[in-house]
Amino acid sequence: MSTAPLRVAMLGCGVVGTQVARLLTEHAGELAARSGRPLEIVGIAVRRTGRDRAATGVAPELFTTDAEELVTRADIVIEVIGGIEPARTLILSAMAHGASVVTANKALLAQDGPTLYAAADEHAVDLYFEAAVAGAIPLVRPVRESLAGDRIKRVLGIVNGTTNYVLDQMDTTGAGFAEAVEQAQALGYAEADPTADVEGFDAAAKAAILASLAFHTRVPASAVYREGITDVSAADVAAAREMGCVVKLLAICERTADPAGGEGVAVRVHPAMLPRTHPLAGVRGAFNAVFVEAEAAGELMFYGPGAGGEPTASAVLGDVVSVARHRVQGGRGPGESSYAELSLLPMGSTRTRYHVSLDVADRPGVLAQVALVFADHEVSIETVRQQLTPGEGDAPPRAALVVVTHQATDEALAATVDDLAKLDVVQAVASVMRVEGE
Ligand SMILES: NC(=O)c1ccc[n+]([C@@H]2O[C@H](COP(=O)([O-])OP(=O)(O)OC[C@H]3O[C@@H](n4cnc5c(N)ncnc54)[C@H](O)[C@@H]3O)[C@@H](O)[C@H]2O)c1
Ligand SMILES: N[C@@H](CCO)C(=O)O
Ligand code: NA
Repeated sequence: MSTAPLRVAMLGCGVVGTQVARLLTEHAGELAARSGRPLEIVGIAVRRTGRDRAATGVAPELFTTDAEELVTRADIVIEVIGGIEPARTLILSAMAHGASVVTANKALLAQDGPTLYAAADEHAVDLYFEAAVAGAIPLVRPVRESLAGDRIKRVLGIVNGTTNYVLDQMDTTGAGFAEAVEQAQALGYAEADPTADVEGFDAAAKAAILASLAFHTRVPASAVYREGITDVSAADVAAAREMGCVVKLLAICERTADPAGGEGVAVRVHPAMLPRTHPLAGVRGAFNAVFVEAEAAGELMFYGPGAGGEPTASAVLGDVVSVARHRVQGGRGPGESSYAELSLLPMGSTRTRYHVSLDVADRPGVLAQVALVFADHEVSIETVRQQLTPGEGDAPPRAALVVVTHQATDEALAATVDDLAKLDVVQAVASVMRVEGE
């Protein structure tokens, strides 16, 4: 058996890449022992050479701006550039030249995963991506391999650290959204442009990947219902607190009945109220946690650091050792599994509970009118609470009516809210938020 080193090429040397290179260098002996052959970095593609990259421990002459050439001479390519292009073209070229690929790129996998899987099959190489979902937390491998013999019913979790940090700050300090984002940026949790995180794109990409693996069905990011946290106000967080809840940005992937009597898949990312007693409510700061419910296994919970250079590098290196072992011993890791082809259900048919807060006039008959609108749409009310706030100056007192519903479809709830807004006695629909976790 050959003892020649396996050639490892890296694409990108940013937050994650720097730590991958450092750990590959510092732990070279152990990684060689675990892989069966030494792993030799043959090049790291960067946008600009000449910068101080001493933190990687990699010789300066190994940095190159010619990524296209680099991927033609490697056994393993690690892609940590991010984004769609040039990552996609480079991965496809690497595979065409016979390299197995390890990537952390959730955006690309969620948009074009099937193309990458097909190329991996065509060229008989591996495609591994543990770091793409929930950073260091082992989640892709458990869902793709450990639970391959079970039937997953639901995946529910917090898969974005930035938004969890922001919502946690809002809950613990009473800060508004903008203030909490500024704090997150100052501490390096949120990027200068936080759009991908706060608008839920990052979580939606991860949800798409998890749902595809869990339900053996292609779920592109475009099929994920997505609402970010930009409209979550300090008042929403306070209202949640009054109900004994916290607000979390949840990713929910469910196997449910489809209208034709078969099975479908519903995948959504949105802020939701969660009882403080729920295990996910205790996930603080930038941590991630994901529940997986499977028929035979029951409930499993995965918890840990979902981001950060070093934790994410841990997941990348685990994949590198796996694909290296295949190179040494033969065999391949799992390919795409999309045989189930379950239908992708629209958000309108999803059933959950809702917290609806209305500013209403304080006079006889208001509650009855409001209750009638819910009844008209067959949305059943679980609790109603009225709170009176004295008006300022000569203004009349304001009444806030807080309605929590039993489970209803999103469609029925949306129609209810539309009709509530048309009532004379309703001055404003102050907020609508889903309630999960029961
Ligand atoms: N940072 C995290 O916590 C984290 C966690 C999980 C997954 N990821 C994923 O890991 C990947 C990398 O993330 P990051 O945080 O290290 O990003 P980053 O922006 O710090 O690093 C990306 C690097 O790639 C370089 N780059 C861009 N285009 C290039 C090109 N054509 N050739 C060579 N280099 C190029 C950039 O200059 C940058 O240094 C992304 O897919 C991201 O989604 C990151
Ligand atoms: N931006 C992501 C980390 C990378 O997945 C987060 O905040 O969780
Ligand atoms: Na992971």
